[in-house]
Amino acid sequence: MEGIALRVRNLHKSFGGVHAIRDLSFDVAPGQVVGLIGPNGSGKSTTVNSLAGLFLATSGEIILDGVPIQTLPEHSRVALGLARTFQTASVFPEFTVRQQVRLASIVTLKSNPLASIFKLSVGHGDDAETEARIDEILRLTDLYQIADKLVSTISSGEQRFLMIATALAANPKVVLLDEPAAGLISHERKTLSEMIKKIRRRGVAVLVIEHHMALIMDVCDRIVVLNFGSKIAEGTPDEIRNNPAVIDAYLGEAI
Ligand SMILES: Nc1ncnc2c1ncn2[C@@H]1O[C@H](COP(=O)(O)OP(=O)(O)OP(=O)(O)O)[C@@H](O)[C@H]1O
Repeated sequence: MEGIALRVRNLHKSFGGVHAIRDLSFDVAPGQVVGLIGPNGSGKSTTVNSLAGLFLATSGEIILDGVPIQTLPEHSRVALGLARTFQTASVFPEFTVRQQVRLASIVTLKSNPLASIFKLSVGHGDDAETEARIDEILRLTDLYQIADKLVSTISSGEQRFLMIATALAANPKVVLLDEPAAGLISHERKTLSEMIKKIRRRGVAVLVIEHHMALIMDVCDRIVVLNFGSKIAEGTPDEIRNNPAVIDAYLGEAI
């Protein structure tokens, strides 16, 4: 178990008669970036949603830093160190960038996020240590220069980076990035690559779902490939790029 931030064992998720994930196992170590790729409908979102606790897996184990979490609700998984981003940017438009990151960092200090949201105002938690950590996250996510702008006025690319900053504010051991490059233009994708590498250098384990293959090949240490809910390959970017089954199922159309 030592050295594994996230261990997924024999995960299975059915929706009625649809087996969205079948017998999926993989590990992510601290400071490692693992990519999860596959064609549309192959089970990537279902995997992330099962890991994050949006719904419960049908069977299998999810072990976060040694702790089984597969039966826990979403907020308990966040409190234990699992944070995620969503495919669509979800932001508080009336907040500044800094306020949104601050709120996320305060809320995750509490075990019940809903109770925390209603009890805390945005101005709380402004001790020097919290502010220093927020500054660090804003720098890491390339948002420091626009920290005082209203979220409603920043670009869609900046909003996506804010989603990553919000996830990092939870101080996670594992972060799940759900299509972080969607809608980004070329120079923003380059910034995103650098951001993911910086997150890895901080010792966080990263699982990234992405259709943008250049980004995946650039940032990942290992890649897990799904097809029809099953893992068909796992390996380094070079191994995956040259795997005939992966080329046949996915990469033939993706690159
Ligand atoms: N809530 C649901 N109810 C019924 N079936 C579902 C549900 N969510 C997903 N599925 C099915 O599970 C399978 C996997 O879907 P999933 O969205 O996880 O794939 P994906 O790899 O994320 O696809 P995409 O790349 O298009 O986002 C598909 O057959 C999908 O139709």
